[in-house]
Amino acid sequence: MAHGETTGGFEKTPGWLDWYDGPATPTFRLPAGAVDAHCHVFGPGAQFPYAPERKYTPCDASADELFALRDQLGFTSNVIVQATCHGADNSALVDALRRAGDRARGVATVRRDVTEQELAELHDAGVRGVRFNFVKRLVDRVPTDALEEIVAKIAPLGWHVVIYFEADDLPELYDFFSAIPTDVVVDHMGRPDVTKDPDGPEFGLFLRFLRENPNVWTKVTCPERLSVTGPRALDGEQDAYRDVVPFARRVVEEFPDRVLWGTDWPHPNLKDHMPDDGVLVDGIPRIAPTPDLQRRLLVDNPRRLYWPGTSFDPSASSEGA
Ligand SMILES: O=C(O)/C=C(\CC(=O)C(=O)O)C(=O)O
Repeated sequence: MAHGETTGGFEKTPGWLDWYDGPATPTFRLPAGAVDAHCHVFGPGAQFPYAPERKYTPCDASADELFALRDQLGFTSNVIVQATCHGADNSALVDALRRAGDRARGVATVRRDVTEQELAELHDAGVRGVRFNFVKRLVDRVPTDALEEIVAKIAPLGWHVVIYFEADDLPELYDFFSAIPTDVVVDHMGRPDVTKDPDGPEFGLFLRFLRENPNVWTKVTCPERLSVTGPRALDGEQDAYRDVVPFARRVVEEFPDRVLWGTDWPHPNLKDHMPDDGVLVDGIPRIAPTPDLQRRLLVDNPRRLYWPGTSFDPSASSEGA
């Protein structure tokens, strides 16, 4: 399949930026067992059609392309997150998980009428969480009673809930989120406005949310979405998205055991540029400055959440696909 193609008769959303082809091999060497804990697969549309209710149509981004990126960047494993363009049809995700063997886990989207049998099948494929999306440009809001029903169904499986929202919406959703009894993982630090002060009230509310709820984790991801000043992760830039660094570093240093990192490949809905994933990896030591913080962020935390009860053996290099 050609890079940037959309198969199955689908047409990419106008202005869609395709993922960066031929990323740099990172200068920063990832620790053994590192997990890319936020990435997606899209289609291919001809095999796994995009959902009728989607708000955007991406270019295809197949499991094989994701695994090639994983290997080139030096990750051992992936956590593949269902994106809204596939709605609650998790078949592309499940196919990718099955092909990755033990090297991937997944986060699915399900509806309130999901059956125990369907959840058991998702679990068997490697799904360990559900995603609730509150970003208005991506989804129509699902009523909270439906979400509560879903939580009641997934909790017995030991799954967690991934929540995606924008900082403006946290005050309204704070109590609902705080009442979720399972582990909760926030996408992209709750999308702070990084032109504001990391010590100010907006990010302060997010930090309070983490302090008050020891079951809440966060991904310190997507500087390319949040940054206003850049510079962009392109052309080997070693100090990219420097306006986002104080936010991510604050979280990593205060909550070192509840943070995850991921590429967000293939970077849906970016409008102005597409980062080089190798250069994104090079930004990790600026938010997790010590080897200890790096190991927790990239290995220990994602493995505790997604591969509980198993310990990663760095000498066994031929794990899975
Ligand atoms: O890749 C991401 O994390 C973010 C997305 C897409 C998304 O989450 C989805 O479609 O489900 C975004 O902000 O457009």
